[in-house]
Amino acid sequence: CQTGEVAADPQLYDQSYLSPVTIGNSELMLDFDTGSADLWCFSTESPAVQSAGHGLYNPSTGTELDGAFWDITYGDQSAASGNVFADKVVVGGVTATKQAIEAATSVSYEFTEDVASDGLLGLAFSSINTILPQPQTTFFDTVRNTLAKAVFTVDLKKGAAGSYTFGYIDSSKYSGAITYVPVNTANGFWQFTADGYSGGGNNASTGRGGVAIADTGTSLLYLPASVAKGYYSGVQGASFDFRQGGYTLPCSATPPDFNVAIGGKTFTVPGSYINYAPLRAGSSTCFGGIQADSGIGFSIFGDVFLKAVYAIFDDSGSSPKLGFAAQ
Ligand SMILES: N#Cc1c(N)n[nH]c1N1CCCC1
Repeated sequence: CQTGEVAADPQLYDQSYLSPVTIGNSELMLDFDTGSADLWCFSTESPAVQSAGHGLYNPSTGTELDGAFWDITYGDQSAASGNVFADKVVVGGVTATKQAIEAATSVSYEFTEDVASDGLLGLAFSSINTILPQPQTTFFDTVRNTLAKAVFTVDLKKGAAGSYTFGYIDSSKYSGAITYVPVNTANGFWQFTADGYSGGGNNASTGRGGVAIADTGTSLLYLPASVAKGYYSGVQGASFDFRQGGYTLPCSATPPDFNVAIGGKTFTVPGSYINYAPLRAGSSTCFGGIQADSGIGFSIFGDVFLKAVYAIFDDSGSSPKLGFAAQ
Protein backbone atom coordinates (compact mmCIF):
# COMPACT_ATOMS: atom_id res chain seq x y z
CA CYS A 1 0.00 0.00 0.00
CA GLN A 2 1.77 3.04 -1.32
CA THR A 3 1.52 6.57 0.03
CA GLY A 4 3.63 9.58 -0.85
CA GLU A 5 4.03 13.34 -0.74
CA VAL A 6 5.78 15.72 -3.10
CA ALA A 7 6.40 19.46 -2.92
CA ALA A 8 4.52 21.91 -5.16
CA ASP A 9 6.91 24.79 -5.81
CA PRO A 10 5.30 28.10 -6.91
CA GLN A 11 6.67 29.81 -9.99
CA LEU A 12 6.66 33.62 -10.40
CA TYR A 13 3.31 35.07 -9.21
CA ASP A 14 2.12 31.49 -8.56
CA GLN A 15 1.55 31.24 -12.34
CA SER A 16 2.05 27.49 -11.94
CA TYR A 17 3.40 25.00 -9.40
CA LEU A 18 6.12 22.46 -10.26
CA SER A 19 6.93 19.16 -8.57
CA PRO A 20 9.95 16.83 -8.90
CA VAL A 21 9.26 13.53 -10.70
CA THR A 22 11.72 10.72 -11.48
CA ILE A 23 11.14 9.26 -14.93
CA GLY A 24 13.50 6.48 -15.92
CA ASN A 25 16.77 7.88 -14.55
CA SER A 26 15.96 11.57 -15.04
CA GLU A 27 14.53 13.87 -12.38
CA LEU A 28 12.25 16.43 -14.04
CA MET A 29 10.10 19.29 -12.72
CA LEU A 30 6.52 18.79 -13.89
CA ASP A 31 3.35 20.87 -13.69
CA PHE A 32 0.70 18.66 -12.02
CA ASP A 33 -2.51 19.43 -13.86
CA THR A 34 -5.94 18.19 -12.70
CA GLY A 35 -7.35 19.80 -15.89
CA SER A 36 -5.65 17.42 -18.34
CA ALA A 37 -4.71 13.73 -18.52
CA ASP A 38 -1.39 13.47 -20.37
CA LEU A 39 2.00 12.91 -18.70
CA TRP A 40 4.36 14.49 -21.21
CA CYS A 41 7.88 15.84 -20.96
CA PHE A 42 10.68 17.37 -22.98
CA SER A 43 12.96 14.61 -24.22
CA THR A 44 16.20 13.93 -26.02
CA GLU A 45 13.92 13.66 -29.07
CA SER A 46 12.76 17.28 -28.75
CA PRO A 47 14.41 19.73 -31.20
CA ALA A 48 17.22 21.54 -29.34
CA VAL A 49 15.81 24.93 -30.36
CA GLN A 50 12.60 24.02 -28.49
CA SER A 51 14.10 22.21 -25.48
CA ALA A 52 17.03 24.52 -24.63
CA GLY A 53 17.14 25.04 -20.85
CA HIS A 54 14.75 22.20 -20.04
CA GLY A 55 15.35 18.90 -18.28
CA LEU A 56 15.06 16.05 -20.76
CA TYR A 57 13.67 12.52 -20.52
CA ASN A 58 15.95 9.99 -22.23
CA PRO A 59 13.73 7.22 -23.63
CA SER A 60 16.68 4.78 -23.70
CA THR A 61 15.51 3.51 -20.29
CA GLY A 62 11.95 2.94 -21.57
CA THR A 63 10.14 0.66 -24.01
CA GLU A 64 8.56 2.36 -27.01
CA LEU A 65 4.80 1.89 -27.43
CA ASP A 66 4.95 1.08 -31.17
CA GLY A 67 2.61 3.13 -33.34
CA ALA A 68 1.42 5.24 -30.42
CA PHE A 69 1.52 9.03 -30.67
CA TRP A 70 -0.03 11.97 -28.82
CA ASP A 71 -1.04 15.54 -29.64
CA ILE A 72 -2.56 17.91 -27.10
CA THR A 73 -3.88 21.48 -27.41
CA TYR A 74 -4.84 23.26 -24.17
CA GLY A 75 -7.52 25.88 -23.67
CA ASP A 76 -4.93 28.65 -23.98
CA GLN A 77 -3.96 27.19 -27.40
CA SER A 78 -0.54 26.03 -26.19
CA ALA A 79 0.26 22.61 -27.64
CA ALA A 80 2.66 19.66 -27.68
CA SER A 81 2.95 16.31 -29.44
CA GLY A 82 5.23 13.30 -29.75
CA ASN A 83 5.56 9.56 -29.25
CA VAL A 84 5.14 7.24 -26.28
CA PHE A 85 7.32 5.04 -24.05
CA ALA A 86 6.60 2.89 -21.00
CA ASP A 87 8.97 3.60 -18.14
CA LYS A 88 9.25 3.80 -14.35
CA VAL A 89 7.86 6.94 -12.69
CA VAL A 90 8.33 7.85 -9.02
CA VAL A 91 6.39 10.71 -7.38
CA GLY A 92 7.13 11.36 -3.71
CA GLY A 93 8.00 7.72 -3.19
CA VAL A 94 4.97 6.35 -5.04
CA THR A 95 6.15 4.16 -7.93
CA ALA A 96 4.47 3.31 -11.24
CA THR A 97 6.66 0.59 -12.76
CA LYS A 98 5.21 0.95 -16.29
CA GLN A 99 3.72 4.39 -16.87
CA ALA A 100 3.00 5.80 -20.35
CA ILE A 101 5.49 8.63 -20.85
CA GLU A 102 4.66 11.02 -23.67
CA ALA A 103 7.99 12.21 -25.04
CA ALA A 104 7.69 15.55 -26.85
CA THR A 105 8.95 15.83 -30.40
CA SER A 106 7.29 19.23 -30.82
CA VAL A 107 6.08 21.89 -28.35
CA SER A 108 4.64 25.41 -28.79
CA TYR A 109 6.62 28.48 -27.73
CA GLU A 110 4.72 28.82 -24.42
CA PHE A 111 6.39 25.63 -23.20
CA THR A 112 9.79 26.42 -24.71
CA GLU A 113 9.79 29.79 -22.92
CA ASP A 114 8.75 28.39 -19.53
CA VAL A 115 12.23 26.99 -18.82
CA ALA A 116 11.37 25.96 -15.26
CA SER A 117 8.84 23.41 -16.45
CA ASP A 118 9.96 20.14 -18.06
CA GLY A 119 6.40 19.03 -18.87
CA LEU A 120 3.06 18.13 -17.33
CA LEU A 121 1.65 15.33 -15.20
CA GLY A 122 -2.06 15.11 -15.93
CA LEU A 123 -4.43 14.21 -13.08
CA ALA A 124 -7.79 14.53 -14.83
CA PHE A 125 -9.60 11.33 -15.88
CA SER A 126 -7.85 8.99 -18.32
CA SER A 127 -10.85 9.25 -20.67
CA ILE A 128 -9.34 12.48 -22.03
CA ASN A 129 -5.79 11.17 -22.48
CA THR A 130 -4.76 12.08 -26.07
CA ILE A 131 -2.64 9.00 -26.91
CA LEU A 132 -3.81 7.27 -30.11
CA PRO A 133 -4.74 4.69 -31.24
CA GLN A 134 -5.21 3.57 -27.59
CA PRO A 135 -5.46 6.16 -24.76
CA GLN A 136 -3.28 5.29 -21.74
CA THR A 137 -3.81 5.85 -18.00
CA THR A 138 -2.71 8.84 -15.96
CA PHE A 139 -0.12 8.33 -13.22
CA PHE A 140 -2.90 8.35 -10.60
CA ASP A 141 -4.95 5.77 -12.52
CA THR A 142 -1.83 3.61 -13.05
CA VAL A 143 -0.99 3.48 -9.31
CA ARG A 144 -4.56 3.78 -7.97
CA ASN A 145 -4.99 0.15 -6.92
CA THR A 146 -1.59 0.13 -5.17
CA LEU A 147 -2.40 3.17 -3.03
CA ALA A 148 -3.49 2.81 0.60
CA LYS A 149 -6.56 4.86 -0.46
CA ALA A 150 -7.40 5.87 -4.04
CA VAL A 151 -7.09 9.59 -3.40
CA PHE A 152 -4.70 12.45 -4.05
CA THR A 153 -4.76 15.80 -2.27
CA VAL A 154 -3.75 19.33 -3.28
CA ASP A 155 -2.36 21.85 -0.81
CA LEU A 156 -1.21 24.87 -2.85
CA LYS A 157 -0.10 28.06 -1.12
CA LYS A 158 0.29 31.73 -2.09
CA GLY A 159 3.96 32.41 -2.73
CA ALA A 160 5.15 29.37 -0.80
CA ALA A 161 5.75 25.68 -1.39
CA GLY A 162 2.69 23.51 -0.94
CA SER A 163 2.35 19.79 -1.58
CA TYR A 164 0.51 16.97 -3.31
CA THR A 165 -0.12 13.73 -1.42
CA PHE A 166 -1.02 10.36 -2.97
CA GLY A 167 -2.82 7.58 -1.10
CA TYR A 168 -3.79 9.50 2.02
CA ILE A 169 -5.43 12.62 3.43
CA ASP A 170 -3.13 14.64 5.71
CA SER A 171 -5.19 15.87 8.68
CA SER A 172 -2.45 18.35 9.59
CA LYS A 173 -3.10 20.26 6.37
CA TYR A 174 -6.65 21.45 7.08
CA SER A 175 -8.98 22.65 9.81
CA GLY A 176 -12.65 21.88 10.38
CA ALA A 177 -14.61 19.31 8.41
CA ILE A 178 -14.09 18.26 4.81
CA THR A 179 -17.09 19.07 2.62
CA TYR A 180 -17.56 16.54 -0.18
CA VAL A 181 -19.45 17.09 -3.43
CA PRO A 182 -20.16 14.64 -6.27
CA VAL A 183 -18.06 14.75 -9.43
CA ASN A 184 -19.43 14.48 -12.97
CA THR A 185 -16.74 12.75 -15.06
CA ALA A 186 -18.57 13.05 -18.42
CA ASN A 187 -16.08 15.63 -19.72
CA GLY A 188 -13.04 13.95 -18.16
CA PHE A 189 -12.61 16.71 -15.54
CA TRP A 190 -13.06 16.89 -11.77
CA GLN A 191 -16.34 18.71 -12.42
CA PHE A 192 -18.72 19.77 -9.66
CA THR A 193 -21.43 22.34 -8.97
CA ALA A 194 -20.77 25.49 -6.94
CA ASP A 195 -23.85 26.70 -5.02
CA GLY A 196 -23.21 30.45 -5.16
CA TYR A 197 -20.89 33.38 -4.68
CA SER A 198 -20.68 36.50 -2.54
CA GLY A 199 -18.27 39.31 -1.82
CA GLY A 200 -17.04 42.28 -3.72
CA GLY A 201 -19.17 44.97 -5.22
CA ASN A 202 -22.88 44.44 -5.48
CA ASN A 203 -22.16 41.30 -3.51
CA ALA A 204 -21.83 39.17 -6.67
CA SER A 205 -25.19 37.75 -5.66
CA THR A 206 -25.29 34.32 -4.12
CA GLY A 207 -27.57 31.54 -5.30
CA ARG A 208 -26.25 31.83 -8.84
CA GLY A 209 -23.75 29.01 -8.72
CA GLY A 210 -22.91 26.78 -11.62
CA VAL A 211 -20.84 24.00 -13.13
CA ALA A 212 -17.10 24.25 -12.39
CA ILE A 213 -13.92 22.19 -12.62
CA ALA A 214 -11.07 21.99 -10.08
CA ASP A 215 -7.99 22.71 -12.19
CA THR A 216 -4.46 22.98 -10.74
CA GLY A 217 -3.12 23.70 -14.26
CA THR A 218 -4.96 27.02 -14.48
CA SER A 219 -3.57 30.01 -12.56
CA LEU A 220 -6.75 32.04 -12.04
CA LEU A 221 -10.40 31.73 -10.96
CA TYR A 222 -12.77 31.94 -13.95
CA LEU A 223 -16.40 32.64 -12.96
CA PRO A 224 -19.69 33.54 -14.66
CA ALA A 225 -19.36 36.98 -16.29
CA SER A 226 -22.08 38.46 -14.06
CA VAL A 227 -20.25 37.32 -10.92
CA ALA A 228 -16.88 38.69 -12.10
CA LYS A 229 -18.53 41.99 -13.12
CA GLY A 230 -20.33 42.24 -9.78
CA TYR A 231 -17.15 41.55 -7.84
CA TYR A 232 -15.07 44.25 -9.54
CA SER A 233 -17.92 46.80 -9.37
CA GLY A 234 -16.84 47.23 -5.77
CA VAL A 235 -13.13 47.60 -6.47
CA GLN A 236 -11.92 51.22 -6.85
CA GLY A 237 -10.03 51.60 -10.13
CA ALA A 238 -10.89 48.17 -11.47
CA SER A 239 -12.18 47.84 -15.03
CA PHE A 240 -12.46 45.39 -17.90
CA ASP A 241 -9.50 46.07 -20.20
CA PHE A 242 -10.24 44.76 -23.68
CA ARG A 243 -6.57 45.05 -24.66
CA GLN A 244 -5.51 42.88 -21.74
CA GLY A 245 -8.47 40.57 -22.27
CA GLY A 246 -9.67 40.80 -18.71
CA TYR A 247 -10.27 42.76 -15.53
CA THR A 248 -7.39 44.85 -14.24
CA LEU A 249 -7.08 46.81 -10.99
CA PRO A 250 -4.53 49.08 -9.30
CA CYS A 251 -1.69 47.00 -7.81
CA SER A 252 -2.13 49.24 -4.73
CA ALA A 253 -5.70 48.02 -4.21
CA THR A 254 -6.65 45.49 -1.53
CA PRO A 255 -9.73 43.91 -3.09
CA PRO A 256 -12.48 42.46 -0.89
CA ASP A 257 -12.48 38.79 0.05
CA PHE A 258 -14.52 36.51 -2.22
CA ASN A 259 -16.75 33.73 -0.91
CA VAL A 260 -17.73 30.52 -2.66
CA ALA A 261 -20.49 28.24 -1.39
CA ILE A 262 -19.83 24.56 -2.15
CA GLY A 263 -21.78 21.67 -0.64
CA GLY A 264 -23.47 24.08 1.75
CA LYS A 265 -20.14 25.33 3.14
CA THR A 266 -18.53 28.73 2.45
CA PHE A 267 -14.88 28.96 1.40
CA THR A 268 -13.17 32.36 1.34
CA VAL A 269 -10.53 33.54 -1.14
CA PRO A 270 -8.60 36.39 0.54
CA GLY A 271 -8.82 39.63 -1.44
CA SER A 272 -5.02 39.77 -1.67
CA TYR A 273 -5.11 36.62 -3.87
CA ILE A 274 -7.27 38.57 -6.36
CA ASN A 275 -4.65 41.28 -6.88
CA TYR A 276 -2.85 38.74 -9.02
CA ALA A 277 0.19 40.22 -10.79
CA PRO A 278 1.47 43.39 -12.55
CA LEU A 279 0.61 43.47 -16.27
CA ARG A 280 4.37 43.67 -16.87
CA ALA A 281 7.35 44.15 -14.58
CA GLY A 282 7.11 47.55 -12.86
CA SER A 283 3.53 48.27 -13.94
CA SER A 284 1.22 49.78 -11.28
CA THR A 285 -1.73 48.06 -12.95
CA CYS A 286 -2.37 44.46 -12.02
CA PHE A 287 -4.34 41.65 -13.64
CA GLY A 288 -7.24 40.37 -11.59
CA GLY A 289 -7.23 36.87 -10.08
CA ILE A 290 -10.96 36.57 -10.85
CA GLN A 291 -11.89 36.64 -14.55
CA ALA A 292 -15.01 35.84 -16.58
CA ASP A 293 -15.44 32.27 -17.80
CA SER A 294 -17.12 33.51 -21.02
CA GLY A 295 -16.74 31.07 -23.90
CA ILE A 296 -15.32 28.25 -21.75
CA GLY A 297 -18.64 26.54 -21.01
CA PHE A 298 -18.00 26.10 -17.28
CA SER A 299 -16.19 27.89 -14.45
CA ILE A 300 -12.56 27.03 -13.70
CA PHE A 301 -11.45 26.90 -10.07
CA GLY A 302 -7.74 27.31 -10.70
CA ASP A 303 -4.86 28.06 -8.35
CA VAL A 304 -6.29 31.39 -7.05
CA PHE A 305 -9.07 29.34 -5.43
CA LEU A 306 -7.14 26.14 -4.72
CA LYS A 307 -4.45 27.94 -2.71
CA ALA A 308 -7.18 29.06 -0.30
CA VAL A 309 -8.34 25.51 0.53
CA TYR A 310 -7.18 21.91 1.07
CA ALA A 311 -8.61 19.86 -1.82
CA ILE A 312 -9.18 16.09 -1.86
CA PHE A 313 -9.55 14.32 -5.22
CA ASP A 314 -11.19 11.07 -4.13
CA ASP A 315 -11.74 8.11 -6.47
CA SER A 316 -11.90 5.52 -3.68
CA GLY A 317 -15.66 4.96 -3.69
CA SER A 318 -18.34 3.91 -6.12
CA SER A 319 -18.03 7.28 -7.89
CA PRO A 320 -15.45 10.06 -7.72
CA LYS A 321 -15.94 12.98 -5.35
CA LEU A 322 -14.19 16.23 -4.47
CA GLY A 323 -13.54 17.33 -0.91
CA PHE A 324 -12.75 20.86 0.23
CA ALA A 325 -11.60 22.04 3.67
CA ALA A 326 -10.30 25.30 5.07
CA GLN A 327 -6.48 25.44 5.06
N1 LIG B 1 -5.40 26.50 -20.98
C1 LIG B 1 -5.27 25.74 -20.18
C2 LIG B 1 -5.08 24.77 -19.17
C3 LIG B 1 -6.09 24.28 -18.33
N2 LIG B 1 -7.37 24.67 -18.32
N3 LIG B 1 -5.57 23.39 -17.48
N4 LIG B 1 -4.25 23.26 -17.77
C4 LIG B 1 -3.94 24.11 -18.79
N5 LIG B 1 -2.71 24.21 -19.27
C5 LIG B 1 -1.63 23.35 -18.80
C6 LIG B 1 -0.39 23.80 -19.54
C7 LIG B 1 -0.82 24.91 -20.46
C8 LIG B 1 -2.27 25.17 -20.24
